[in-house]
Amino acid sequence: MADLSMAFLSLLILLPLTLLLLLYIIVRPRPVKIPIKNRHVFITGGSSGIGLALAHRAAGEGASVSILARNRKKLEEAKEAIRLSTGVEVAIFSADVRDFSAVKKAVEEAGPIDVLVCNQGVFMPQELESQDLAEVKFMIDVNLMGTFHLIKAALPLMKKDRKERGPASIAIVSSQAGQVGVYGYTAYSASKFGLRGLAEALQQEVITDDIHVSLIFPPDTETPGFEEESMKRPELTSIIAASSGAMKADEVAKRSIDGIKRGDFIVPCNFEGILLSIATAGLSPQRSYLMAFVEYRKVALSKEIEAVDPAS
Ligand SMILES: NC(=O)C1=CN([C@@H]2O[C@H](COP(=O)(O)OP(=O)(O)OC[C@H]3O[C@@H](n4cnc5c(N)ncnc54)[C@H](OP(=O)(O)O)[C@@H]3O)[C@@H](O)[C@H]2O)C=CC1
Ligand SMILES: CCCCCCCCCCCCCCCC(=O)[C@@H](N)CO
Repeated sequence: MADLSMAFLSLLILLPLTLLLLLYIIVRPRPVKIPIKNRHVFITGGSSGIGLALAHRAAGEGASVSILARNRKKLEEAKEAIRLSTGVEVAIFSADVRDFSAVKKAVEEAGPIDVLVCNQGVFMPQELESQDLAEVKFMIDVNLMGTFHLIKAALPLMKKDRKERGPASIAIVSSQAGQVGVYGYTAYSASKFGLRGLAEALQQEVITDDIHVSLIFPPDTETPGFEEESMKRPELTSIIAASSGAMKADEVAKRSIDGIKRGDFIVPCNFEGILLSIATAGLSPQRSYLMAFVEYRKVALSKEIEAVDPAS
């Protein structure tokens, strides 16, 4: 009888301890893996909101920064603002991410990239039934296809001389609406969920090149784009989104850059984002299958090497 209650007691203590330990293993801080200082950070949508905050922060940390967006005037203004606050001269590129040749030209002109941040995005919340298909396509084209264009254009140059240049990052700005589907965001959520599939598969492809993919999941964030959006957002969309609160663009930028530097695959920006990551199995499973995949690639690579040079 006493034995039984002892066993029960120790279970009562051990179980929470084990859970805490597990939680710690998942969320513990890891050492910096991908430095930003003195490296080339290329940020799309860098003329406004989250992208602009990212550019400020990266410049402030001593990176050499390039920003890309469509509107040249807004780019010039961003360049001037960053120069005033950090003294850093950012390079600006006017291009539409929907135009692959324009993206390729900008990326080649900018020179080899160490950290590519695909942040450009458009959002037009509306119930699918009343939303124009042209708007659906617009969101998919800018948010999803635009990111494909960027990565396709930048990857060859990013891989080049990677060993000498150190680890690189491809960061993709999704949204908490890319972790859970949200009322009023059928098209937008679809575009952001698409980025996750792209990111998970891409990470497996580029891991042996020491390129680390990060997926960033901000909640509502105070930006010019968001201000415009909130005026026409369905009420239910706003109510659901409000359950995760709203952040300042600079806070989101800080979380993002910290996540990028740690080489984290999943980068939540607030507490709700961490909960969502766990609820949608977005933290540990990726890591474990990724590890398996890395081992597989190592074996495959070593076999290739043996095939060429059996002595090694
Ligand atoms: N604000 C929020 O509540 C949240 C935002 N996000 C995501 O964060 C990212 C940034 O959002 P936010 O800062 O609010 O947006 P803003 O509307 O404030 O800024 C968007 C930026 O993207 C650029 N951009 C838009 N379309 C294109 C295009 N076709 N080609 C090139 N550049 C383009 C814009 O410049 P220009 O118009 O001159 O091209 C601008 O620099 C987006 O991906 C968004 O989905 C995620 C969660 C929450
Ligand atoms: C189990 C844990 C539950 C935690 C509660 C979280 C509830 C879901 C909140 C979804 C918020 C979606 C914000 C989209 C922001 C965005 O992308 C637009 N502003 C466009 O820019």
